[in-house]
Amino acid sequence: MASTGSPPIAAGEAYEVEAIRQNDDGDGVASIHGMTVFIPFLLPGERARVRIEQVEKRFARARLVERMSDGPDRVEPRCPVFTRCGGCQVQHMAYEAQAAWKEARIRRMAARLGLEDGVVQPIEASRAPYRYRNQVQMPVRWNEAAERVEMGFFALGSHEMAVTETCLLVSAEMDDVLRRARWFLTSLGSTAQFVHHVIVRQSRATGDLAVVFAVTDDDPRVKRSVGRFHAPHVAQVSVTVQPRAHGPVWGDSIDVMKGASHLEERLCDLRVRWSPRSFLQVQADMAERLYQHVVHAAQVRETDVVIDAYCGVGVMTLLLARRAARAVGIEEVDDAIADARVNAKLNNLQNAEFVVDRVERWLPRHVAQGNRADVLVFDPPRKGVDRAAIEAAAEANVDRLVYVSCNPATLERDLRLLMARGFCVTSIRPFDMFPQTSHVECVVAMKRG
Ligand SMILES: C[S@@+](CC[C@H](N)C(=O)[O-])C[C@H]1O[C@@H](n2cnc3c(N)ncnc32)[C@H](O)[C@@H]1O
Repeated sequence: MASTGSPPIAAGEAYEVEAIRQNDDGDGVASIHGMTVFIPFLLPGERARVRIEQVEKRFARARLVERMSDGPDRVEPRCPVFTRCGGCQVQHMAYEAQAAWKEARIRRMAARLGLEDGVVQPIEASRAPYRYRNQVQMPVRWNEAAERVEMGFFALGSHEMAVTETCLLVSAEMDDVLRRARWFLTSLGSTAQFVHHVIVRQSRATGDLAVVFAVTDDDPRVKRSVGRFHAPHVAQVSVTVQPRAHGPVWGDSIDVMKGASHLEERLCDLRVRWSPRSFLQVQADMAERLYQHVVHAAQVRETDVVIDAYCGVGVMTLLLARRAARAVGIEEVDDAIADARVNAKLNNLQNAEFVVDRVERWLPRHVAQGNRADVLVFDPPRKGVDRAAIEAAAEANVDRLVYVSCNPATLERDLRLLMARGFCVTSIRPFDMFPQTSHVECVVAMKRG
């Protein structure tokens, strides 16, 4: 590398490279004049002509101009907007190779934490590499010149839309509804300019579909117009008003224009009510396998008190309550807690309680008051567990802790903190909840001492 400290390469330059490995986002990694260069959509062992696009102090990014060879794991991507849509990162990789790559990532994480290799169990691969999602959120825009509605997905970190009629990660029925929604909105003419997202969900158990239109305007005429949408198996149509087209999709309220306000799902023998703003795992089959593993990892005894932090609609809370003396689910979204309370009734479980609160506020208070908890489950969003909740877990007399994570980066940070506070990791099992993407879910079992 140049001794002046200036980078050895510059934006705009062209090079011929070979990818030597893959980073955690799925990009190929090559070395040019000693500098690490990330090249999206290039696999290890593949040679390509690339153009440098961005140079940072310690790495650079390049665009693939022409691939000159195919690596052993390369397959033809199935989606026409793959590489332009921000949803999938690794459709160009054979599914088995995707799963192995994700498992290897978790093994590297475990090694950095000083854990023995045997702690990481083989990844649970998905039975459905495509068409596995039960929910999708599609941005919508009105093309004034062409007088029609366009739908698609934004490229990663941008508001540039890759226009498409299809998403191969959702069921064929959901795909059909997305297409019909576009025709329908186009038929509304300029009223469609008020619609910025279409959200479609589907219950695996009943096949019913629910559609929500996110609109910028609270005008009842707009709501009535979009509320007239109908399509096969669509049991519900709702409208949410969110004035900002970019940013959060959901408004403060939801107006149900047709059908009920929720879908009914079935997971691990439980009847599960699922309202539009409540979180539900995106893949029902994988969610069931994950939940069964959590129950196994928690080793619940019938005298135990269990806390399920970040509980969503309470599926895990109820599964754990079945084996425990008591289970308490904590969740910040009130619709999800309303669903969780109904779910406890639907499944005749009287020893499950649900609280609407932020985990980082509720847990420290609960522990400070001297309340008992034998098992603690953390299933936080991508940003991981708040530091106050980690400290509370350390202070609590919790014996077993199960951490469910959808982001290995924050998982590693939080495991390091928990291990420094007296918890030891007994097993880590990766689950491929999100095939074709770089995301991976993990269940970590921990014990005190
Ligand atoms: C990954 S989901 C897990 C949900 C549930 N355990 C499941 O398996 O369906 C995370 C949940 O945490 C909730 N959440 C996010 N931040 C929170 C916080 N600070 N306190 C409480 N709940 C939170 C979200 O609304 C979401 O329902």
